[in-house]
Amino acid sequence: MLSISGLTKRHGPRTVLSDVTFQARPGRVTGFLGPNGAGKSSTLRILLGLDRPTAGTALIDGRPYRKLPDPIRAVGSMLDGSGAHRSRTARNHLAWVARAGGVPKRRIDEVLDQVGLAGAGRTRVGKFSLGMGQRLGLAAALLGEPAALVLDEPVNGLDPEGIRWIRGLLRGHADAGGTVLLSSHLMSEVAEITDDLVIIAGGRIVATGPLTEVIAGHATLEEAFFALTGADR
Ligand SMILES: Nc1ncnc2c1ncn2[C@@H]1O[C@H](COP(=O)(O)OP(=O)(O)OP(=O)(O)O)[C@@H](O)[C@H]1O
Repeated sequence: MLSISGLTKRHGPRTVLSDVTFQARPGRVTGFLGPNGAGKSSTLRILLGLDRPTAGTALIDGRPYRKLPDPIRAVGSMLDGSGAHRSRTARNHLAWVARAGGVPKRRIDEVLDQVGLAGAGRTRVGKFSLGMGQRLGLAAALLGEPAALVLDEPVNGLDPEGIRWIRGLLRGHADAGGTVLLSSHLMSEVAEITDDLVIIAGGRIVATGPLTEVIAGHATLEEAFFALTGADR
C-alpha cells in the first residue's frame, strides 16, 4: 500500500504541491494523471526518497522509503526512462542494480526475458530505442520482485504493441496482489490500464476514486479530465 498524506512541497516562494493526499492499493492499478508541470514527478520523487517534503508524509507499507528494511523488494521504480549509462550493456546495468540491492544474479535473465529484451542483453544502452530503454527501466524495477511498482510515464516511447504489452504486465502484477502506481499525461492509455485514478492539477488533487466513478457524468475520461482540471484544449 502506498499512502500519500498532506504532502506539500515548496521551492522558495513557489508551492508545487499543496496538501496532496491519496492511496494506491494492492491488487489495483492506480493512474496518476495530470498536465505537464502538475506535480506528478515531484510527488513520486518524494515517495521514493529522492526529495523531502516541506510537510506531509509519503509511506510505502507504512514507512518512508528511507526506513524500508529491504527497499528493492518493497518497491520497484522507474523515473526518467532506464537511467542506465549509454556505454553499459543492458546486462551490465541490471547486474549493477542487482548487486546494489542484494538480488541474485539469476534474476537478470528472468527480467530480460520478462520485458522482451532477452536478445538484447549484450547491446549497449546507447543503441537502444526509446521503447527499449523503457523496457530496460522496467526490467530494473522488476529485479527485486517488488510488491509495488512506481512508474513515471512508463508508456512514453512505446509503440502500440509495447503499450499492449505493458498493460498486460501491469495487470498481471496487480492481479497477483501487487500495487501499481503509474503517472501519465496520456488519457486514453490511462483509461485502458487503470482501476483507480488520481487527478492532479496545479499541485492539488482534483479527483480520486475508481475510474468509473471519476468518469461518471462525462462522455470520456478526456471530458472528465478537462472539466476537473479546467485545462485548455
Ligand atoms: N527544484 C525545483 N525548483 C523549482 N521548481 C521546481 C523544482 N522541481 C520542480 N519544480 C516545479 O514544480 C512543478 C511540478 O513539476 P513536476 O515535474 O512534478 O510536474 P509533472 O506533473 O511531473 O509534469 P511533467 O509531466 O511535465 O514532468 C513544475 O512547475 C516545476 O517547474
